[in-house]
Amino acid sequence: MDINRTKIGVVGGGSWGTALANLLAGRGFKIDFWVFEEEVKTQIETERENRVFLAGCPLSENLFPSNDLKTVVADKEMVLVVVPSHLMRGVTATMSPFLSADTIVVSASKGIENKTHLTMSGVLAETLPQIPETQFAVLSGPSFAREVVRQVPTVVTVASKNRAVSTWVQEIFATPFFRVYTGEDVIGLELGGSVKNVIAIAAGIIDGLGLGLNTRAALITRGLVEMRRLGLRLGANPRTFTGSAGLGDLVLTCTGDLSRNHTVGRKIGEGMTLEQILGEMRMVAEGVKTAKSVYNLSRKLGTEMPISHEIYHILYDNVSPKEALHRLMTRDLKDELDEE
Ligand SMILES: NC(=O)C1=CN([C@@H]2O[C@H](COP(=O)(O)OP(=O)(O)OC[C@H]3O[C@@H](n4cnc5c(N)ncnc54)[C@H](O)[C@@H]3O)[C@@H](O)[C@H]2O)C=CC1
Ligand SMILES: O=C(CO)COP(=O)(O)O
Repeated sequence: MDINRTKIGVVGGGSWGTALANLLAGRGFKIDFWVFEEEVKTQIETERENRVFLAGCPLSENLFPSNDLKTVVADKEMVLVVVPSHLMRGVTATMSPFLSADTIVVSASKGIENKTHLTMSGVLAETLPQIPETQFAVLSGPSFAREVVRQVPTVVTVASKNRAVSTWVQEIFATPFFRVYTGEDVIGLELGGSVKNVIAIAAGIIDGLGLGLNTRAALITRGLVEMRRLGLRLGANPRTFTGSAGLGDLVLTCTGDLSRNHTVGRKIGEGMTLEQILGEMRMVAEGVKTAKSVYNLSRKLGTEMPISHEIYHILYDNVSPKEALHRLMTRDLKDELDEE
């Protein structure tokens, strides 16, 4: 791979898109970078900072921000998309006519679409029909944007149905501080990264209620069971859920204050309403929307996901966190390994 010649576009100038674009730019790639807001484009051009979504982090000179999708995605070997999951369909449908059929498309977004219950690779398959699914890859794992920009040692996984694609993408991203594993389980990786956001809201609620470390450990343990159950039902490899995009990301966001999902949960536990919390946020907490998808999808499939269901009821049915917790703790007693 020739760093001077490999043409890469990054679509999405939120905190994660900016951190990943900056990582690649720091490796020497010249990155065409689509950002939605004009103010973000101007800030990056003139101040080398994205003050809206990643304030205080100096950015590489190799980042070329633009508000024009065509410029960013046309004639590229790789396009990385990192937009919030509910915007994925609209943004990728808009860029579709400009994308050539041999481009490798990587998604680093986490979430399950509300209407279709598709993960992001499923949305890409619908909006980019000219691109074979074997050219899609997904990147996921425990990785707060702010820590990646600080070059804190981080491990993630890139999965593609085509081993040659995941290996190529691995080489594109890997640095001594950003270690990338490959995998083939695209759906497992995406479900891990999506369900963990719902469980992270629950972890925040536990902290907001002032509960203890026993409760958090219980949540991580049983949250992992739910994630794995849904994954098994949808054809994922169960081993994926003890990997970086499963247990790894679950632990990170259930314990890390930097998590937006955790923060939303904490504020709910402290008594704020969802409307108040979202009204104050310009960033996305994917678990809020994913909770709806997980609730409806798991009911349709008949998959037991009691914690995720209670989070849905807290967010959308005005159930109090204390009542939800009581219901969880007083469910029918059962065998621990009685899972599938
Ligand atoms: N921030 C992080 O540390 C990590 C985030 N992710 C995932 O990356 C994805 C993107 O999230 P972030 O980069 O954190 O975003 P963010 O929450 O920092 O920013 C929101 C993004 O939405 C964009 N946006 C708002 N309205 C828009 C519109 N109408 N059309 C197009 N774009 C619009 C903004 O430009 C901005 O890029 C999410 O799925 C998230 O779960 C994954 C790993 C780490
Ligand atoms: O997915 C993330 C880290 O891996 C970021 O989590 P939050 O979206 O909750 O901040």
